[in-house]
Amino acid sequence: MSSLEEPLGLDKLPSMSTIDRIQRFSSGACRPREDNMGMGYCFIEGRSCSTSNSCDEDNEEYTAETYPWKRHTRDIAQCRSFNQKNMTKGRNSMKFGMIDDSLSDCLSSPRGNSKDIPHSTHKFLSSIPSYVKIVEVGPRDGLQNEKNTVPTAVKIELIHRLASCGLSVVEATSFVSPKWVPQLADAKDVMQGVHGLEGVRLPALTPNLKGFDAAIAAGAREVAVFASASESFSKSNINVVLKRVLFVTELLPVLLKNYQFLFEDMYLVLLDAQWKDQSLPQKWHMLLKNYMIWVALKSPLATQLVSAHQEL
Ligand SMILES: CC(C)(COP(=O)([O-])OP(=O)([O-])OC[C@H]1O[C@@H](n2cnc3c(N)ncnc32)[C@H](O)[C@@H]1OP(=O)([O-])[O-])[C@@H](O)C(=O)NCCC(=O)NCCSC(=O)C[C@@](C)(O)CC(=O)[O-]
Repeated sequence: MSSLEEPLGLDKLPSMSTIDRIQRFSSGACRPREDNMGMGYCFIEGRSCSTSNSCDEDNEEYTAETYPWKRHTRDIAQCRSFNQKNMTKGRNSMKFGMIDDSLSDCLSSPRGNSKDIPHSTHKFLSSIPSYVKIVEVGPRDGLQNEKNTVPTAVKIELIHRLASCGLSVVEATSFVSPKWVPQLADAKDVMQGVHGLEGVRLPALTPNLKGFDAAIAAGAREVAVFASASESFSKSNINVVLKRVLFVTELLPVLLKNYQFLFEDMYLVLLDAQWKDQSLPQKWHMLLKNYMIWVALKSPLATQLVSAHQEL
């Protein structure tokens, strides 16, 4: 999260050349190419980057410490299942490596397993999930932390640009008290401004029923609800003691009865010692268990909701 020193304007959004540069150095560059739409990953060669978006072009020395996993891609390449394509931009060379179907063959074949791929690499690659859901929360979680309130038009433009990057879920805003989070006081306008944006899910965060109602009224088709298992965080965040943190139990009947609304995402905010809760794991389990029992007893959508939670 960053803190802007001055208000953002439309002119402050990244230009196409900036975006191009970011694409070259960020994980966005890892999107599968059209000619290879399988699960893929990439690496950037010939540069040392301290972060994904910050590369020192004058210091292009690759070190294994910077990208320890790069060696794995090389090992896989030996198995001839790894397509590499060079893209030369100036003096920097970017290589895209895509794991295609033949990699699975390689991994599952005795040859690939025992000879060409070291055991640790094989184990690592086998444990990679086949599906990763990315929820971009910048317009909500990012902007709520900005010192200066970002203009509504800029937020709307930001969401459009994030969607046009190919992100499929962008948390657009949250319907919270403007006294607590003045940066997102324009939630209704933002929601209406992105209404009709195709091909992207735009959940709105809702801390309570009032927020939920406002989100639906503003056209939200998906909400994100969250609960904390930590007493101190719950109190600081939504001013609710843990006993009442199952506000979702208030929310569910309304969701199910009035809106027939399925929500898939739920944030269970787990916090570490900084919030001074020693017995957090136990509380967390109780919270989840109670919630799931409640769901199982009351909800006709129990199966879907429980399975959504199991993915957490
Ligand atoms: C939850 C409340 C509203 C309770 O705030 P409260 O002051 O305890 O609520 P209240 O019921 O006493 O109401 C006080 C005033 O707020 C109004 N109010 C009440 N509810 C709403 C609402 N939904 N929208 C708009 N207004 C609302 C209500 O109408 C009333 O207005 P007044 O009568 O004084 O004029 C407050 O604590 C709040 O807004 N907190 C902000 C919570 C928040 O946004 N936290 C950040 C998100 S969580 C997070 O970032 C972590 C997460 C999820 O991202 C996970 C991660 O990143 O790891």
